[in-house]
Amino acid sequence: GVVAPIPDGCTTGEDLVRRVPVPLDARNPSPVTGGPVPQIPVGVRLPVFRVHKTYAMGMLGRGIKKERMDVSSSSIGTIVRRYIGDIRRKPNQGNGDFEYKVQIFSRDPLIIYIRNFVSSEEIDYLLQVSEEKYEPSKVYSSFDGNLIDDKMRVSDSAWMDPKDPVVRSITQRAREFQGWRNKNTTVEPLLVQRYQVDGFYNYHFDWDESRADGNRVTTFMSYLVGNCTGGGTNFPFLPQPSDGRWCDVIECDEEGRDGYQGIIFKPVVGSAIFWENFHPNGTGHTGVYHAGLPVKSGMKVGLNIWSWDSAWIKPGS
Ligand SMILES: O=C(O)CCC(=O)C(=O)O
Ligand SMILES: [Fe+2]
Repeated sequence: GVVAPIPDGCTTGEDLVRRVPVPLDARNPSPVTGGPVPQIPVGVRLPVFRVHKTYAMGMLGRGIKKERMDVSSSSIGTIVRRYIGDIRRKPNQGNGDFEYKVQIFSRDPLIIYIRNFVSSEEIDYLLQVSEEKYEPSKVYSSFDGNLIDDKMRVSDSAWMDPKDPVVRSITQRAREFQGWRNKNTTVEPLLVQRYQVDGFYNYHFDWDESRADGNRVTTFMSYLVGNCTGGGTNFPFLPQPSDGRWCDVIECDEEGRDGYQGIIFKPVVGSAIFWENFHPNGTGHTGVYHAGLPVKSGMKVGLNIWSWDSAWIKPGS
């Protein structure tokens, strides 16, 4: 993504006094610079999120919840394996027959709305393996390498193991969905992102403007947990669709839109929004500028499925 400059006065205080609602302001976003960066009062540090234990328990499902509470780590392994086994026996895993439903949301940029892209069994499983892996999210910077930038993004990230059978199955589904594109395009390791109250991801593109070759060409933004207020995915430059039937998955009323412009996709569990990051001629599409809006209450967990084309070349270079 596009990395916002870090303002002077970046906070270093050790103790968090209180959570600060971050004023993510979409009212005047700019597609060129990465948009206005919310200012966080000097001297206040955003929280480091802690794993919610009760939440972790729930993830294993009713059947094994009790076992998990008093078992040694070796038997946890058994439970997890058994759980994977259960998932793999489900008939719709690991092939193109998975029954998702697609609708074109926008032709230019190409945005496709996919319902039921991730099954509830897969969601339970991904959430459970993520619990062990979360760390504060980083924003990629071509200058400094990875860094934690709480003006840009506050969430916890968990990278999924590409060898995991459930992860492979979803990855394969994403490849097939895209018609396999070309032999230079690969699906990146899947990333689970957890946003708690005041978590957000500021306005950005998913591609890296500074690169001359190789780039992130497509994105699936899918939702694993969406029991939150706020937390929608906002595309400030997209026009409202004319048909009101979209209002089940986008914010249509004033309260839900909360003053933001453009489209706000609600975090509908199991759904994915797919989009192309570039025009066919290789230039970045400014229409897909987007943000994960601040979660106001509850929690949102997203699953990012990005595809990387190593043959992409910056036009004119
Ligand atoms: O969480 C969201 O709604 C957006 C996340 C996002 O844009 C990203 O991870 O690149
Ligand atoms: Fe993004």
